[in-house]
Amino acid sequence: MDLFYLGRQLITALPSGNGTDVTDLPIKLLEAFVPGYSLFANAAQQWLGFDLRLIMSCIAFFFIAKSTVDFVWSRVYKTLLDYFTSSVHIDGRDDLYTTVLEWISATRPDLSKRSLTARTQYGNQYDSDDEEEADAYMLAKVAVGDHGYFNFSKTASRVPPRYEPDHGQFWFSTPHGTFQFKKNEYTTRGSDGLEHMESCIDLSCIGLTTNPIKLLLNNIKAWTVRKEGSKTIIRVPADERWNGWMRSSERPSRNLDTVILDPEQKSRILQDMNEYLHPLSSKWYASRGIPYRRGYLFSGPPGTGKTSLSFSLAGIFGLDIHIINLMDPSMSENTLSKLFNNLPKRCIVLFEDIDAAGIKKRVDESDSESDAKRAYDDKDASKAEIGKGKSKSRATRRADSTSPSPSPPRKRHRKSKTSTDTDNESKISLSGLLNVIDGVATHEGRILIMTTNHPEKLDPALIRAGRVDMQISFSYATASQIRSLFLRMYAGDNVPSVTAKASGLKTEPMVEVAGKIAGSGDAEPPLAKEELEDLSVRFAAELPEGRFAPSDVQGYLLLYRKKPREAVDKVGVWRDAKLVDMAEKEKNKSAGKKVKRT
Ligand SMILES: Nc1ncnc2c1ncn2[C@@H]1O[C@H](COP(=O)(O)OP(=O)(O)OP(=O)(O)O)[C@@H](O)[C@H]1O
Repeated sequence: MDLFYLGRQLITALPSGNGTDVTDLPIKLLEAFVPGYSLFANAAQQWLGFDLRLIMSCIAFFFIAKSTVDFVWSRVYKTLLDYFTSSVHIDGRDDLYTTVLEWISATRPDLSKRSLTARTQYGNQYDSDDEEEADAYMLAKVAVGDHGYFNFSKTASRVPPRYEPDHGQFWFSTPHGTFQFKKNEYTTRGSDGLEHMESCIDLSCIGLTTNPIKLLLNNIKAWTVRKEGSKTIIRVPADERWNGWMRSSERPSRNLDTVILDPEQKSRILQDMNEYLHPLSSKWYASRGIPYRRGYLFSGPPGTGKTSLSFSLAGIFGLDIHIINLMDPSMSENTLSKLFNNLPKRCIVLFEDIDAAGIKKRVDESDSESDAKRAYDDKDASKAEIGKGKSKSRATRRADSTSPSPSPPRKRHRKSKTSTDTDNESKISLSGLLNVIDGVATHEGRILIMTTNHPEKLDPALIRAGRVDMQISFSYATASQIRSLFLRMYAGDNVPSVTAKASGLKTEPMVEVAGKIAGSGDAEPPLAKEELEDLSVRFAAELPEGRFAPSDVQGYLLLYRKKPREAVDKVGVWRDAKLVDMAEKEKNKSAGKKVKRT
């Protein structure tokens, strides 16, 4: 821009004897900024009889006045906020951050914000505790696809997005006061050298104390607890940078009655945990110099209820479950230690299939180990291979697809034990794991649950008293467990026969489709209590004790979810086929072992 020209225009715009006055100022300025403006203004004046000067003067005045007011107000506002408000900062990585956003979007939909963040809500609107609502849903046929079966995407697409305030600020009032919500975004450079976008929330209130905000946050927490009342939260390690935990998913708390176990075992563990979690317990432990930690080992064949019991206990005691996959390639001793240090005060940490976690042996173990022990290690290594796949699928199964970028499976080559390459093992050594579990600097207050299919393969150091305080053995189903599983499946069945209710609906509900798959007809008429008891006894009598895992029995019963009589009638055929299959597998396994030995 020609500054000399602009200066000249300004000077000539000043009051002078040649008839120019200050009203010419904007015009002259405009001429300076928009060359040719005066030509345009003169033309408008000549042909339209329209004087642009006045309008331009008003607009210029308006903008100058507005900018001045904005500037002064922002200064005053900032000073007021600085001196007369109190605030609480909430980090974007804290659970509270999500909680506050959820609360705002759920309870303050009236907030007329012009900038919102939309989040997909996963789930199925059909998942409802309300029977009538579910029926209405069926009747409206919104959940049924063209083929006549339930169509999940039809229901999922009806779950509206959740809207949260985007960055920016606004005031809102609650019965506890008036608050300012402010969401900020900023970039930080992580240890990986990359820039990451972070966000945070600042809640402020008028006054010189943060008490109203604390009260508000307490209420928000209480709101979340009410909302999630009967849910168990599952957490998995967050991305490495944070060295903390992230919420992976939640599932309805499992009623302990649905885990069929020896009642004495159940009450033993319930009592033990209850005592441990008692508010006075930590003092009791401290006064006796005993570390305040508790460990449990659940052992038994696959599908016998180890994980189910862990989740059920978490639900009963209202604890979150923190799942650690020791076979995760990104899991190092350092990360594991950080994860333990970042555990909440009371929680359950779950190590699944600890025998298959490929834990390296302790460095202090001598080289002169017995051959038997070496053979054990070799077997262990091959188990690690299996366990890797197993724990991988488990991590995915348990922790839901929302977990952070799942690590790619590692390639593994079988090497002799003399090889220095320990690629086939977890990066965590036994001594490292022991240190994390009960080292001097280790977190107190947690409950550690380890599950295993092969307790005999565990290093005695890992399960010594103090690290594992109680062992619970799970076994293949006994006759009474089989009966209980049958009763659990059919007693108090509250899944309504939707076909009957939803007359006019051409399609069958999924429960009946399952029956069709099993080669049977429509749902059976309801059972009287006595008949149910009788069927359960007959069912249990058909199956040998200690041969089938409860998961097998449950899987079979699910095929006849609405047809208990048919389930009893056909169980003999299933049993024989299953036993033949098991014998076959056993034979192949022992043949494989013989080949290995030779
Ligand atoms: N004792 C049981 N009572 C009720 N249900 C059971 C029991 N055992 C297994 N199940 C059912 O079988 C399925 C698998 O159970 P779960 O995952 O708890 O077994 P697990 O012992 O942890 O198996 P794995 O060793 O393979 O992890 C679940 O759906 C569960 O409902």
